[in-house]
Amino acid sequence: MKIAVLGAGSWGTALARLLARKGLSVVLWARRDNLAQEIIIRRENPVYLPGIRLPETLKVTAHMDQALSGVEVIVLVVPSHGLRETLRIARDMIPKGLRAVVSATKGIETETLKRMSQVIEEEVPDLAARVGVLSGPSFATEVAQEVPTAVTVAAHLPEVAGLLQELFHTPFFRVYTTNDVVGVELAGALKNVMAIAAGIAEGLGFGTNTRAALITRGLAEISRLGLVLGANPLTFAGLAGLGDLVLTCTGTLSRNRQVGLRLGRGESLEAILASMKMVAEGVRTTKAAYRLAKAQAVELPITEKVYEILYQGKAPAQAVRELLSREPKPEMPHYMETM
Ligand SMILES: NC(=O)C1=CN([C@@H]2O[C@H](COP(=O)(O)OP(=O)(O)OC[C@H]3O[C@@H](n4cnc5c(N)ncnc54)[C@H](O)[C@@H]3O)[C@@H](O)[C@H]2O)C=CC1
Ligand SMILES: O=C(CO)COP(=O)(O)O
Repeated sequence: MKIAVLGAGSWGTALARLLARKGLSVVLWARRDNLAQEIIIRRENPVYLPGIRLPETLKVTAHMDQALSGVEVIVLVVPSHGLRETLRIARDMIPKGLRAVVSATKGIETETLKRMSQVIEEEVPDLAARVGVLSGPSFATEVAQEVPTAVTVAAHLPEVAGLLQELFHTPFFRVYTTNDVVGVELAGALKNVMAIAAGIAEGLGFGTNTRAALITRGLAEISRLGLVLGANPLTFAGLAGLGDLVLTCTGTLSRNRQVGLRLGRGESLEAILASMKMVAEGVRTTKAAYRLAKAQAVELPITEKVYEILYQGKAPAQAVRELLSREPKPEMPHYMETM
């Protein structure tokens, strides 16, 4: 089976490596030709996944027609703000016999508030039934080092979920399935906002009590919004939910947590982003989540404070004071007490 991985950042490179190591025919598409050439020459992605040797069989190109020729599965791993543009470049070259398209991107489109699978369905309607989503706690570097990892694949059709499970599953990369596409996508995007919050708390010098509180109340927020948007609330207790939330709120490898840490220590967002080569999706997702919450009249206090810090110049310490001075509440909303 031939597979195209679109997006040669850390995650695209790690997934392409995993699939190529399984003996599959894989082409990795990079947006920039100079990056594609560097990867080919060095057998390594020196910018986004340094120090990881890539299999000789892995093909790399910046030409979309070459990447998509004869493929049966497409893996989309460009940052969320580039997904629509990438699909527009790709859509006329997608072979008729494509069996599945899977999004490994974690984000929500800021302007339309759409999830990645909705963007795919909108740009390439013919693929709607064959869309899947891969998410869960999985730092690219650790997957590339073959550290035991568990993720989940969501698809509306069981045959698509099954195909993708078989495709990605390895002895170190365990793939579960679910049909809750909405829940898996929202969980994967919204945990990045909480990772920024956890980083801010750490940057301000708070302790593990604070981190645990943010993870737990963050999960309550994610579940609250998810429920209103049609997700299965149990998804948020799974790999794409709690699993990825814990990973990114505690893991030193998280770029989103790193952004928060530096904000908490007093750096400006502009300076932080200017110094980063890689994407921290949570910065954009905070704006999308804030807008979604307003549109749906859902209360997301942590997200709101992260929004005010990122976009309204609020000092992190002031945001914490405001968060803590909210009126005391019951832990569970009344509608959950009966669940
Ligand atoms: N790195 C990780 O550990 C994981 C990342 N993800 C998700 O995967 C997605 C991609 O992230 P990474 O691979 O980490 O990114 P990265 O920051 O390592 O690299 C970004 C890549 O996207 C390319 N790019 C930037 N703007 C683009 C655009 N407008 N159109 C097309 N390509 C563009 C860059 O040239 C680069 O190749 C994100 O949504 C991220 O949240 C998911 C799981 C793990
Ligand atoms: O989503 C991730 C791991 O599951 C990666 O998180 P960061 O983008 O914060 O590094």
